[in-house]
Amino acid sequence: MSIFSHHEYDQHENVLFCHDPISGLKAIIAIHNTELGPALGGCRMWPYATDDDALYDVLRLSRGMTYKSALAGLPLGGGKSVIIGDPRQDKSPELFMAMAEFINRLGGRYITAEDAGTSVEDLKIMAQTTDHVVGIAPKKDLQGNIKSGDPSPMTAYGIFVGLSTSAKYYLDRSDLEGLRVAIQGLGHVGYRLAEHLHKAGAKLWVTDIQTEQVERAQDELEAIAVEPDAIYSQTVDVFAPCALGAVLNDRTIPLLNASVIAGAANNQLQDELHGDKLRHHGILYAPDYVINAGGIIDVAHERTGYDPLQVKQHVEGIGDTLLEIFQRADSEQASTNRVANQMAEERFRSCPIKPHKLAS
Ligand SMILES: NC(=O)C1=CN([C@@H]2O[C@H](COP(=O)(O)OP(=O)(O)OC[C@H]3O[C@@H](n4cnc5c(N)ncnc54)[C@H](O)[C@@H]3O)[C@@H](O)[C@H]2O)C=CC1
Ligand SMILES: O=C(O)CCC(=O)C(=O)O
Repeated sequence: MSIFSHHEYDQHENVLFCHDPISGLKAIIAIHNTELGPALGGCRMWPYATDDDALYDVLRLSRGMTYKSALAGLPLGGGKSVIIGDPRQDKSPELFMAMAEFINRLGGRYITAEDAGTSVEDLKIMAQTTDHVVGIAPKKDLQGNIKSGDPSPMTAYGIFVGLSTSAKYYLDRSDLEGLRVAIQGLGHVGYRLAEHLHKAGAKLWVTDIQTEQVERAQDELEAIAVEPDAIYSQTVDVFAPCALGAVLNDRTIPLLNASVIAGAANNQLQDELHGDKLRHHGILYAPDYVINAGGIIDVAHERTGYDPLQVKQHVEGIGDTLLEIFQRADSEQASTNRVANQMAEERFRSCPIKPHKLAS
């Protein structure tokens, strides 16, 4: 395993390998860039086949957070962590407390939150050991009801806003009535997105590797269930990847029968080149880290005083950012991912890493 010459290294500031033999914790924390602020990003738990797979994932995820926070206008840098393990059987309080100890050692340079495979309950266990956790504090919604600190509802709302903007821009749709959407992954975000879409009159095709959620969507949302690998080839208007990354690749792009890609998953493109391929296929891609910024916006507001109306308005700004990217991509004849990257880099690379930051 190499780090400095790793294909995904991209000048990461820190990569911390964490091992606690007592709890069995094996984890990696990656801090990509703290130019705009401390690195905030969720903690994923996944049964990676190899340590290399875990490293590849965490480097890509943490880099994505730098770009996400920059384009969402947040004073935050990018970082992420992964725990190597099966979330269905390897969780224990000791494991999460050990993870929290490692987060403490970074002295606030990395702040964690929920991601695929972890839940608010897991984060609450970490919060017994470290202050550097967000997304767990109860907060009020617009009706004054106290809700859990889970950022997923705001992520799902942001995807809904961004998907609506994309459908308006590319398909000339003023509403979502009858819009055909295929959703891959019905977890914390995917299921809530499905609920928003159903309420707006969209027709849903859904898949998950866990069948309970698929059955629930069939019962509650009149969704049509499809096998995991069949989701790519459904004839729909929008494909919404809401599971894991690298699902837009050489194998899947030729299978797609959708006009728009708008979903929650981080790192949907296996490579930047796949964004170009989507463009050549006439498919509009809503860059993942732009459309899925609702969660980071939600937890970032928690740090400075949570006003539900302000959060909602900030999340709705995702639509305006996407519109700017789509228009710039069209006028520059460029793919949307490359335009988004350029816009984000203009923000966080405005000044090089300052020497005092490395010393602190
Ligand atoms: N939770 C949040 O607020 C945010 C989540 N994201 C990203 O959105 C994605 C989903 O996150 P969550 O909903 O929180 O995770 P989750 O773990 O609750 O849900 C993921 C779902 O995808 C399913 N899945 C995994 N592999 C699959 C496959 N090959 N085919 C079909 N389904 C599959 C899982 O069974 C699970 O139900 C992740 O990529 C995450 O990084 C991004 C921004 C914020
Ligand atoms: O939504 C969260 O849990 C925090 C932000 C994050 O990790 C993400 O946007 O991927």
